[in-house]
Amino acid sequence: MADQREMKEKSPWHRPLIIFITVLIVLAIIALVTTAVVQNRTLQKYKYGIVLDAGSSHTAVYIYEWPAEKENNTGMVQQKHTCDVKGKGISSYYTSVEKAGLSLRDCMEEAKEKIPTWRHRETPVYLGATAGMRLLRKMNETLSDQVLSSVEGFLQVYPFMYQGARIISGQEEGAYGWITVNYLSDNFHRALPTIGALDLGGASTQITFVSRREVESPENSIHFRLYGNDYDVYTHSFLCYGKDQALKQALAQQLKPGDTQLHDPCFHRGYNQTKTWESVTGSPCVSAQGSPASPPHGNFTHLGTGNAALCRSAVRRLFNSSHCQWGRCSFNGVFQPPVEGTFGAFSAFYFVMNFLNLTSATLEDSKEKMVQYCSRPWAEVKLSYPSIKEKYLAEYCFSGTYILTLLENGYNFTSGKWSDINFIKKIGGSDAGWTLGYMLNLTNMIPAEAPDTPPLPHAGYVTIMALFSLLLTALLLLACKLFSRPACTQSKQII
Ligand SMILES: Nc1nc2c(ncn2[C@@H]2O[C@H](COP(=O)(O)OP(=O)(O)OP(=O)(O)O)[C@@H](O)[C@H]2O)c(=O)[nH]1
Ligand SMILES: [Ca+2]
Repeated sequence: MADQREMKEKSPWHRPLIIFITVLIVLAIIALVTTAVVQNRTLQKYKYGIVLDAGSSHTAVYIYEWPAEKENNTGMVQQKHTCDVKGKGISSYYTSVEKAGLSLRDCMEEAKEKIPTWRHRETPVYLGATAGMRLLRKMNETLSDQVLSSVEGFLQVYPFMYQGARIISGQEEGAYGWITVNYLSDNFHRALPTIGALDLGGASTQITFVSRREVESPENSIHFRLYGNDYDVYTHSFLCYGKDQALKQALAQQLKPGDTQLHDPCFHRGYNQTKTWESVTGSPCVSAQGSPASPPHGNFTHLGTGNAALCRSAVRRLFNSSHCQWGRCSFNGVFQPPVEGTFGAFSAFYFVMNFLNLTSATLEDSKEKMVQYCSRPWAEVKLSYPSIKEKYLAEYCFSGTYILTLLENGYNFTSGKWSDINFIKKIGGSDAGWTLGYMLNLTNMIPAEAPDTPPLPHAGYVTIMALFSLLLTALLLLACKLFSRPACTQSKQII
């Protein structure tokens, strides 16, 4: 009986204080777990943004997403989905402008499905048109306005927050591409050296990088203050030097008035296609260079001869180095400081170099491989790559030669600097291109000053608070046990 009473006295569960503390511990743990769960649930709430890249060759719709709570944190915006609009770029609809807007339907319907309905109203939509529309505007401003109105009218019908459709300038295109690749590489936030951006489209090409030297021409200079750091950026966009327009220039240069045949070293031996004069001379990039006198509706036969050395000479003639009013120029009298740092080369730079297996080759190896590739007969090339679109396949000899010449003779990437160029398509799941930078800028998601950040990341904060709470509770229990011993002994003595 006495033993039983003693056990009862020793058992802590009979002491109201200890029961009270135990209840408190359980409540504290429940509170901690609930807080962590609630916190995580808010983090899963995403916001969305849509950017339409209305390029010269085609339009692509990009959907971006980011955690609603972390808008200004760097690296938070990611590409959720892309959709390639069927058909050609919006500038090709100048003969039936109403079809320009309609062409976007499938991809915009897809966007409606991908983004939760309750977020539609607050999801911004931007359309940026590039070199194809710049060229159309040059030829006929009324038509380019009509094409823009057509896409605007169509996009406004959607439940998203329409933010405008416009032709972006070449400087913007270069600068936003540079912002994209550096944002995705987390270079701004960590104040790391930035990477330059090389973009090769169908109608224009952009080069953008930070230069320590003075940018002599104001139109090539942009200043950014991002996350508390200053960047002096050099950028230039060469209209008519995208790979489709460069090809037209090269053809026009080789065609002589009255020619019915063109023997082209940039196409494979055995290649034989009838083309219209109009497809070459109709481009403002060609008429501007003084188009060869031609029958307006005539045809010519485009025959390949597959000779890389002759192709290189023909392509080199597209770059004019005869005049430069600045300290140094790239080509056509455009100022450019010497290339500096590493570069990300994307869009057609990547498509072409990746196909030709040249993304990791040296400049010398690349030239050698082009000699071999261009000399392959067209019939053999077609047999070797049956799944590749014939238009792309036919042009790789020209495109590869054009890229090597543009980079080496145009921008002056010498053999020693060649390995500084990384041919890339994506960085961490998001495409390299101007669209992400455009949206980040227009939504003010990159602050000029570094936001005040708590010393600990959120997960670390929760973990440390939980650990200390448990430690404190354990200490309290220990203290209670220690201090309660004499009391227990005393009570025994009284009995
Ligand atoms: N080989 C190959 N070429 C491609 C592919 N996708 C696009 N191209 C071509 O690569 C070139 C550049 O494509 P984009 O970067 O989409 O050009 P764009 O944005 O329409 O043109 P810009 O308005 O000048 O920027 C064009 O000549 C396209 O026809 C591909 O998957 N493979
Ligand atoms: Ca483009």
